[in-house]
Amino acid sequence: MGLEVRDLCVERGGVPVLMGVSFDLPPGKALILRGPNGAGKTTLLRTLAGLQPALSGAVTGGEDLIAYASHSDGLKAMLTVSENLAFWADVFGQRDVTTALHAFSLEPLRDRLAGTLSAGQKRRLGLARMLVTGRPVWMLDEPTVSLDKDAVRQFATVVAGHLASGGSALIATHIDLGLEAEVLDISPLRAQPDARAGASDEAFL
Ligand SMILES: Nc1ncnc2c1ncn2[C@@H]1O[C@H](COP(=O)(O)OP(=O)(O)OP(=O)(O)O)[C@@H](O)[C@H]1O
Repeated sequence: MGLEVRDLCVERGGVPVLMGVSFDLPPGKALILRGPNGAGKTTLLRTLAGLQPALSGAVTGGEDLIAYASHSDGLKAMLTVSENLAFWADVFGQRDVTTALHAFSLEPLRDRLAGTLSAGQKRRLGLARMLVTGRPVWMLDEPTVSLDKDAVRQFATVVAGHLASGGSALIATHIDLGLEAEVLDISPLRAQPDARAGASDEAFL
């Protein structure tokens, strides 16, 4: 069984952002989330990952199965690369960090404090974190930001391996990862701004 999303309405700051989001994400499949800046990709991923409630609709098959990589890498600056991975492995009841270190060529950096890494190195570590969660459904928000070409290829290889082992992935990205994946364009699902509530941008004011 995979993730099933039906007629989901998601919000930011109390203002609807997307309405009528429906899709299936079966095991072994990737879905690429597309839409212009501000369309609601992050909001949708955060909602599916359980970081914020939906306004309405149904999500089934995601309970405790989702691992989410946000824009921020979620690293502990004062822990080393290995210690960061060990920390997250422990949180998810896993042990092995060597596979994750290897997948993103992090072995030479294993004893470096995460806070001293470059932006691309931090991103590689943040993505390696997904491999120590043991969770099958990956949600990735702009995963390739700061990655060089080799690291993008490395990331695509890791995702392909994850899919081949029965995992699935929902990926918000503006670039072509070379993965065989369907595309979900959320542009037409943008909620109409409520004249009384204002546009979602105004929720900042
Ligand atoms: N913390 C917040 N409070 C209120 N509104 C927000 C907040 N964060 C984002 N928004 C608004 O919600 C809408 C959807 O934003 P979201 O970040 O989900 O878009 P996105 O598709 O991920 O954009 P991008 O491609 O720029 O990352 C936008 O109008 C945005 O301005």
